[in-house]
Amino acid sequence: MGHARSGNGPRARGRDPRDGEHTGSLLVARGVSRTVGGLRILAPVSLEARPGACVVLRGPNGSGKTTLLRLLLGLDRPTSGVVRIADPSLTGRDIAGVLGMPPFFENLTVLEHLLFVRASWGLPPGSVEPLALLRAFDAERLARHFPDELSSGERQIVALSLGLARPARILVLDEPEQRLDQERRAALAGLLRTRLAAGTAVVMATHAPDLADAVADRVITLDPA
Ligand SMILES: Nc1ncnc2c1ncn2[C@@H]1O[C@H](COP(=O)(O)OP(=O)(O)OP(=O)(O)O)[C@@H](O)[C@H]1O
Repeated sequence: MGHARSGNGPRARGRDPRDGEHTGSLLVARGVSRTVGGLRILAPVSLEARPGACVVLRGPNGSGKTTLLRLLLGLDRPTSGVVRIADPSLTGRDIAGVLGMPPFFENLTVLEHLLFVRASWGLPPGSVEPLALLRAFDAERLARHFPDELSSGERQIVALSLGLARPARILVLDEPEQRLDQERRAALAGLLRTRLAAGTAVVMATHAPDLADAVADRVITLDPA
């Protein structure tokens, strides 16, 4: 029977997940599991998303990391256990997820995608420099390109930039390192550390030890269910 192992990451602040109910948790998952068609695809696991803290999910292919992230985002329902908002001021719009590729508009450039996100979130002009995220990935030149002109790694940079361009109190990321080279993974770690320092909670599934080591406060290792 599978289970989840939990450990503190390099930036551990040493709190138990059960003590967070009254210490400012934003989102709490308690004993959540998922069974589909009689097959258990996620063994029970608990975690909390706290402001300024990063929970990293590790585990082999098929151990249920994406399944758990989908439960946190409310895209699926747990078979057992509960996901609940622990901070009453939190709404669905405060949670941003980057799970796979977003749907791109084929007739909009990358810059127009970034401006579209900014406009759709009602951010006043100048509050977010639309090219800053691309620049952080050393990819500013992508701004004028259309999505179908990009390599798979460049598309991943744009997907992450779009996800990070909007305000969020919780960021949920599924293997954001996919197709990124070592330099871009380091850039991503830097961007996430900035968001963490600003108080955003991060929950991230990853297979990249360098990324996990750079940002994890807590590491939960999922075993196949
Ligand atoms: N809708 C579904 N119906 C049936 N099985 C599913 C469904 N979604 C996921 N699974 C199965 O659940 C298991 C966990 O999948 P999940 O995508 O959560 O794993 P993961 O840990 O994210 O894997 P990876 O590291 O490969 O991305 C896998 O065996 C997968 O085939």
